[in-house]
Amino acid sequence: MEVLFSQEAIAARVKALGDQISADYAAESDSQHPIVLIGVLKGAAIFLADLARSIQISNTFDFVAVSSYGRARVSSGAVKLIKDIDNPIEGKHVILVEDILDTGLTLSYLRGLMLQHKPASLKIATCLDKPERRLVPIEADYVGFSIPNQFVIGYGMDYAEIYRNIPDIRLYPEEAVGH
Ligand SMILES: O=P(O)(O)OC[C@H]1O[C@H](OP(=O)(O)OP(=O)(O)O)[C@H](O)[C@@H]1O
Ligand code: HPA
Ligand SMILES: [Mg+2]
Repeated sequence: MEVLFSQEAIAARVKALGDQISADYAAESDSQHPIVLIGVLKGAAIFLADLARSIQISNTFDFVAVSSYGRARVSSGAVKLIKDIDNPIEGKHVILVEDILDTGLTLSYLRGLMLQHKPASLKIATCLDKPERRLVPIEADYVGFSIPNQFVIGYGMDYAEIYRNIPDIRLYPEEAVGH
């Protein structure tokens, strides 16, 4: 499978995002007021692990889980919350962390849900953005890479739950779909 972004390219981009986030929130955070990263399981787990360590200011992390894609490559459009946050986020500076922003259905659902908790602020960080595929209007505040409408795997992203552990981001060949 063709490598789209190497491990090294991803690491450099994650470092840049961490630097940017650290600068943006420097005035807002200290050990008493850490920023909160909320990862969307399972895809975002690996990006979140790297991003949290590239952020030089105090941060905590939590996870939510939703279901929408299942084993299909195309979103069913219905997003359902399977696991909520463990700790309250009211009054906190929150960043939702995703591996990929595609149709936008997952993040627009989660953004609405998180806003109900009244965070001090809510932003979105995504490793990949596929703007061509958007079905609902939503943009990320921090984007690793913008990509065309191609299915990708690796760095947390799966095809039928496989390939999440591949350290770089690769194109999943169209002809392999269904195998
Ligand atoms: O913008 P969207 O069209 O909603 O697509 C993006 C979402 O789809 C994928 O997750 P998926 O639901 O497949 O679960 P996973 O994270 O466990 O792989 C991906 O990790 C994002 O969470
Ligand atoms: O390109 C993708 N790869 C893996 N999971 C995804 N979920 C939305 N788009 C993708
Ligand atoms: Mg996901």
